[in-house]
Order: sequence, then C-alpha cells, then structure tokens
Amino acid sequence: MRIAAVQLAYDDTESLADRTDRVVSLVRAESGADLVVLPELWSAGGFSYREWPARSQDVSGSVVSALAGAARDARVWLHGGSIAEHPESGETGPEGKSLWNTSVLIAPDGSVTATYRKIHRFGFAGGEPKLMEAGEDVVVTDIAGVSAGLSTCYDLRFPELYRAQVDRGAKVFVVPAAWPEARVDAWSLLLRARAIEDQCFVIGCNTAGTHARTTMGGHSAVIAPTGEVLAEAGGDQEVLRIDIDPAAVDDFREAFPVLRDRRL
Ligand SMILES: NC(=O)CCC(=O)C(=O)O
Repeated sequence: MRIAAVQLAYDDTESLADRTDRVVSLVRAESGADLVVLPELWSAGGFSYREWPARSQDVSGSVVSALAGAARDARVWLHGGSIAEHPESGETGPEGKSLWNTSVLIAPDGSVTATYRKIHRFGFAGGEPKLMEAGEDVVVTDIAGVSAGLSTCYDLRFPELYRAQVDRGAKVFVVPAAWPEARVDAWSLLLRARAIEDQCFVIGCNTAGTHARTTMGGHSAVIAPTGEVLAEAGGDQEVLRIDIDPAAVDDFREAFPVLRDRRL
C-alpha cells in the first residue's frame, strides 16, 4: 500500500479558494499512491478559531467536492484531513452547536465512504470545546481492502479510542493533525506508542507553517506495528511517501501475541 502524507504548510494570508486549488494540485500529483492523507482542518485553519464559522461547510460543500474530483483524477483513496463541518440540514449536537471537526474519506471513484467527527476536542476552555460539538462514534472503515481506524490530532492522547478501533478490526490508524511545534516531541512519541501498544501501522499527517500565531510542528510520520519509524518528515511542507504492507500486522501479532494477553 503506497502512502503519500501531504504535510501542508499555510499561513493566514491565503484565501480558501487558493488553498483548495493548491491542495487539489498536490493530491493530483500523487497519482501513483494508493492512499493520500491531508492534515486536520487545513481548509479552516487548525488554530484559526475565528475563521472557522466563515470557512465551515457541509460535507457536500466546495472543499470536499474539490477533493472528490482530485481523488477521481488521481485514482487514489484520499483521506481529506478534516473540515469544519456545518451541516446544511441544520443539525445540532447535544450542546446546541452546529459545528464539528469532521474527517472525510474519499474512494478513487470520488465517493465519500466514511466520515469521522473528532471525539476529543482540543482547546480546554476555548477553541474546539467552545465552538464545536464532540463526535460520538468510533469509526473503522475499509481503505483499499485494509481496515483503518480514523482519529484526529488530540485524540492521539486517548489510548482507549485506539483500543476500541483495534477491537473493531483496525490494522492501520490514520491521524491527521494540526499539532504545534511546541509539543512536537509528544506527537512523535504518541504516534509510536499507539503503534506499539496496538500493533498497528500509524500514519500521522501533521501541518507545517505558521498561522494564527502558532507554528506547526510537521514531523508527519509512518510507524510500523513494531514501533519502528518507517518514514518521517521534517518541519516544512513536504510529501512523505512510503510503501507499507498491512499483512505484516497479522504476522507480527501472531509472532508477538501481546494483544491476546489483555485482561479485561
Ligand atoms: N489540534 C489539536 O488537536 C492539537 C492537539 C495538541 O496540540 C496537543 O494535544 O498537544
């Protein structure tokens, strides 16, 4: 399975239309990949809280439509990072808000096959908990014949979510992020921890650049179920490309059956 993680850099000056065009070009350029992954909230701005309402959209809106076209053109599975989702239906959550941090998975034919609403909201008293609803559903879905668990950024700090995904059959975790440079060591360590404890491949796609006065950490990485770092990006925009063999998960779990020793 050929992975391309697009570690996008952006600042505060770019319009939504320009950024979307740029991302579409980057996805189209990865036509040899099986799975292309984008970072969390790249269209709305990971820490651009004030921009979120204006840049929020339905899953059928212009951003996901542009991504669907790019996935179709490149014939790739596309994990579109996440969008600030404002459903056209007017749906509200238990706290009365109509905004979610929602990741979107698109098949090579351009159809949206799965969405995941971020469960653990980042920002303590501000940011996501103030403006967004929390997702409620664990999502494990097929990507090119492989069972993949979806999560987003701050979720990485909550190991029970990943155990729940393993219990639903996940062999790969896909984690888009907008994780700042200030805590990037924790990002790198937690990606490896989730891989080791759950014996899964982990694909972490972070953001680069500086926006909303926050410098992003980059260091997107692909980790093997052993915890080995197979590929790791630097701090700037780049595309991380690597082939993984998801069948190795079963082999490794058989050879080192730690998950069988759980005591519930
Ligand atoms: N966007 C996020 O969820 C940021 C998470 C983060 O910075 C952290 O957990 O630290």
